[in-house]
Amino acid sequence: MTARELAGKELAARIRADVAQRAAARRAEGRPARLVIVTATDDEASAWYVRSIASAAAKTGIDCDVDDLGPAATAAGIADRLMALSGDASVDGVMLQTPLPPGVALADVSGAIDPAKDVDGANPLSLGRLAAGLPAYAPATAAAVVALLDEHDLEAAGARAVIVGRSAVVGKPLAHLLLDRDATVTVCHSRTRDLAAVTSTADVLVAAVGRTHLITPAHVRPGVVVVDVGTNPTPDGGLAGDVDPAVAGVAGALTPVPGGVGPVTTALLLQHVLD
Ligand SMILES: NC(=O)C1=CN([C@@H]2O[C@H](COP(=O)(O)OP(=O)(O)OC[C@H]3O[C@@H](n4cnc5c(N)ncnc54)[C@H](OP(=O)(O)O)[C@@H]3O)[C@@H](O)[C@H]2O)C=CC1
Ligand SMILES: Nc1nc(=O)c2c([nH]1)NC[C@@H]1CN(c3ccc(C(=O)N[C@@H](CCC(=O)O)C(=O)O)cc3)C=[N+]21
Repeated sequence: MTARELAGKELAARIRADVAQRAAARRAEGRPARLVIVTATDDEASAWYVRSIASAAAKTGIDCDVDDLGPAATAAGIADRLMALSGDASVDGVMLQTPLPPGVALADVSGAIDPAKDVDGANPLSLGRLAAGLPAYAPATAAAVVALLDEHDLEAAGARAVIVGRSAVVGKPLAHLLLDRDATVTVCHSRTRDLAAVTSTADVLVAAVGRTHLITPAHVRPGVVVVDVGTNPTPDGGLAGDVDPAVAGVAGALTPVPGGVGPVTTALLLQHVLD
């Protein structure tokens, strides 16, 4: 069996077309949409994402600035910058890249992002509202996973969903989004005992770990829908997912890396800026 490929590029293109229309209207009003990305890391996956946002923003007519504080930035320095951008009337969206410098936790600084400009759902208030079922910006990656399932007519209701990874950027918010879709949700992490036994129960398996090819055929049951969020830089300058390509021989459907979750994430982030 070869898994059906759950591509994200067409969906991403459709989202970007809608964004471009709305961005043009804003520009015609003389107040172009503007996103500022704050980064404080040398992480390569983050650099990939920042380049991909900047290029998609340019193509869709959103002004995008990157505010690089460097990997030695402090929590106070990062929070001050987020607060200043939150108070800047020319800025529609503020996003803070992870990872952060050693010793700085996302929750220590993300409260400084105005929830109204929190386009990547980082403020604990945004995550809390999501958990409570109130309107909030979901982190673009978590939203992208659900959008990809919808795009390919894959039903979450009643399904056993297993998420590997519990970060505030992917695993935790995604658990809430899938619960809202009536999935039965299990979240795994580095302390999970016998990971393969848990992941083998999944109808829908989401890998958001950041370890190349961690999920092997031994982790999945035949026919499972696998969403690979991982974007791990390879020595030759490419990107590898968290899912071993051999899983395609067992799974019923699988997202490619690149070309799966990534482009949809970028498109939804820009959509949040216009929203
Ligand atoms: N395609 C896209 O749009 C996006 C891709 N990414 C990519 O997704 C990956 C994950 O990102 P992010 O959530 O930010 O990463 P984090 O490093 O913040 O979180 C990783 C999670 O994986 C868990 N984990 C680590 N090792 C294992 C293991 N051996 N078995 C089970 N669980 C493990 C950690 O557990 P613990 O909590 O116990 O430490 C943690 O919960 C990265 O490759 C990142 O680049 C991220 C966002 C968007
Ligand atoms: N606060 C925060 N939110 C994030 O969502 C976040 C983050 N920090 N830190 C870094 C990781 C990594 N990440 C990627 C998203 C898209 C691609 C992407 O679009 N990849 C393309 C390939 C790249 C390209 O072709 O430009 C693809 O998969 O097809 C990659 C990586 C988001 N992250």
